[in-house]
Amino acid sequence: MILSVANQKGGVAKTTSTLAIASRLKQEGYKVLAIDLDPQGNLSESVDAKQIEVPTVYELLKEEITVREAIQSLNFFDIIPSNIMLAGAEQELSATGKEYRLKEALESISIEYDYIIIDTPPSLGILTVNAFTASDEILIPTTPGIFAVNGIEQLNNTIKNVKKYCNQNLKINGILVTRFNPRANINKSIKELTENLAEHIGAKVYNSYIRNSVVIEESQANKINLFENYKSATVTSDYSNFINEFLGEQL
Ligand SMILES: Nc1ncnc2c1ncn2[C@@H]1O[C@H](COP(=O)(O)OP(=O)(O)OP(=O)(O)O)[C@@H](O)[C@H]1O
Repeated sequence: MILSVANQKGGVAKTTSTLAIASRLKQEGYKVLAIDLDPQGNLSESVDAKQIEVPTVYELLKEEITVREAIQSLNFFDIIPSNIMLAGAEQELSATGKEYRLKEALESISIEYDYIIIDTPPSLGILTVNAFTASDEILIPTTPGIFAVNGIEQLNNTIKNVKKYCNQNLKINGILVTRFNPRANINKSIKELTENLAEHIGAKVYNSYIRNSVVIEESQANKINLFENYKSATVTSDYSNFINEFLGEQL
């Protein structure tokens, strides 16, 4: 399965969720490739991938290298890294067929992986469109309270356009509530609001949600795998529960 983790809102835990999902699926014995499609390169940094003077997703989208040249096999999982050069891709990718670059690049290797997980930037430009065109499904992480009507409609319009012109089989996998503070007493209404908005786009909200935890920043800064070194943290069990629910949906 090729899964995009997407939401044009910044800071909703797209990268954190991509990292956790890819790490956990690898630990469960699946063959996993992660793709960092965000010019900020946070996913690449969190797993200590090489980003300077190596082939990255930027050169791949420009068709200057083969996909195998871009893949780094790390302890965490295999990854195609990005760096800040990717910020130029929005302008540089202008030729016809620019939406299909990632899909075409992945064709020769997708059979070798059980899961390809794509971390997308906080925008709905050509990078996100490349991710959606290449994907089977989209997971939408959201933080409580910011899942506003116009945001979800913009995202849904992009999904609809990609379905119409580039990838008719694209599906929304679900919505994952992240950075949740269980102590806030507005939570019930947030869950209801999220579910109402999800209905708008025909998507479901996962029962599992991810709580706030200092362990997240700490593990990312130190490039440490949550599932190996923070096994007893609440946020690690939150992501484990989510993965169980995610895998259960596919049976
Ligand atoms: N469950 C959590 N608890 C505490 N902090 C978190 C949690 N999830 C994410 N964060 C922190 O929130 C910040 C934003 O997370 P992240 O980078 O994953 O979001 P993003 O949606 O990928 O952001 P961007 O839109 O900038 O790409 C990071 O500093 C991250 O460490």
